[in-house]
Amino acid sequence: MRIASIRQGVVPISSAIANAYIDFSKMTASVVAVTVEDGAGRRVTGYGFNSNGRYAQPGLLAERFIPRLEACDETVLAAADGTLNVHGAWAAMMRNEKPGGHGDRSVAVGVLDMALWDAAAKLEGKPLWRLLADRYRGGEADEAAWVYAAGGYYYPGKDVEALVEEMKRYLGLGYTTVKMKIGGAPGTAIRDALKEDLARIEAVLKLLGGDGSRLAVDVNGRFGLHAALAYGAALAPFNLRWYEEPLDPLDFATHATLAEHYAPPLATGENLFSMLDARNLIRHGGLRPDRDILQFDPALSYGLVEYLRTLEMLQAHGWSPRRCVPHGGHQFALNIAVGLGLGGNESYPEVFAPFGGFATDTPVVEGRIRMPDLPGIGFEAKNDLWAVLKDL
Ligand SMILES: O=C([O-])CC(=O)C(=O)O
Ligand SMILES: [Mg+2]
Repeated sequence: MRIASIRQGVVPISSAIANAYIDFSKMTASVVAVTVEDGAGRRVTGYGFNSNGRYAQPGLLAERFIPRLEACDETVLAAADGTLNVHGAWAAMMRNEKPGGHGDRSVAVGVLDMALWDAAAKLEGKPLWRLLADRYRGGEADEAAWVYAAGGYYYPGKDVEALVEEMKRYLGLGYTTVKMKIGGAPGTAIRDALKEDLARIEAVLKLLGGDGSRLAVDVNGRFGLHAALAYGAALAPFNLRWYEEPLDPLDFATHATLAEHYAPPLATGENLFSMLDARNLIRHGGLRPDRDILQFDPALSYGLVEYLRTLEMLQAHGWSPRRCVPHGGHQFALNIAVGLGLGGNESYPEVFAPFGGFATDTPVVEGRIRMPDLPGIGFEAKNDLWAVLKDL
């Protein structure tokens, strides 16, 4: 087993959309292709990329993580049973990295980890979801994953009518649950921003037949405690699917205070990038294992090797993997959701193409999606993404 080649590129995923915290006018993603040759001389290429929200990491990849992976030999790469040892490669990539400070480094490693898992599954001739179910769940995979349509971004000139039209399109695609951005009215007093958001929320809820369990709202970490509580008090009667990232992702004590006052589900975690950060959230964030949602995104947080540690940590703290619904809307997390029995996965029907979205001919039916039976993560079956990856 050896690494035959590693190539990397940077791809724009810029657009005019904005959430309450950032706009995406300069957003980029790293893409990598890792070609692995097994003992029999058979070559497969695994692909990886980072999901939206963090920028491409060409420097970290070129200076540290690609050279360390290239230096791995047979003793590191071949597991005892002849499969590709992704855990060993991961440990080699993280050699001489101090603990703490998880951020852009976790993105660079996540990109390579994704490519290694794609290659590992291809070498075994299995879809990744099947490999994971066989290895970690006694062969039991879910038949389909629950997915929800994330959108409702701020966009120049976009009014409430356009927001409702967007949500209507998602329902037309087979989604039953949708998510929209809130808290983004810049420079507005909380009272006025809340009034504006309530009008937006009520318009979407009307489309959903008044069923709050079909709507999630996302603040992208914009609020302090005062705004989070004011919004929480106004949102609580709607019984929304969840109230997402109301606070700074690392401010655990304030999350705990909010959770004392807001009874319906909260969701957070997309900006926590390690098992240890996730554990601090679980220990100190006041979240409730019977209702709250954890959104750690394996593509941004050191990949699946670290995500497996996070799932183990959750189990030790009494949390079911069903409470996890990863951020990022990508096929990697969808494979993990189906293979390891998570609660579902995010989906971006209209934003972050070509990295957001699933295999081209897999429809969403009543809010659920099935997996294609294709070796690896399945990028080759997603036409727009494959058009980018195949040229690497
Ligand atoms: O707008 C973003 O940064 C993406 C996001 O929060 C989400 O998908 O939940
Ligand atoms: Mg979010």
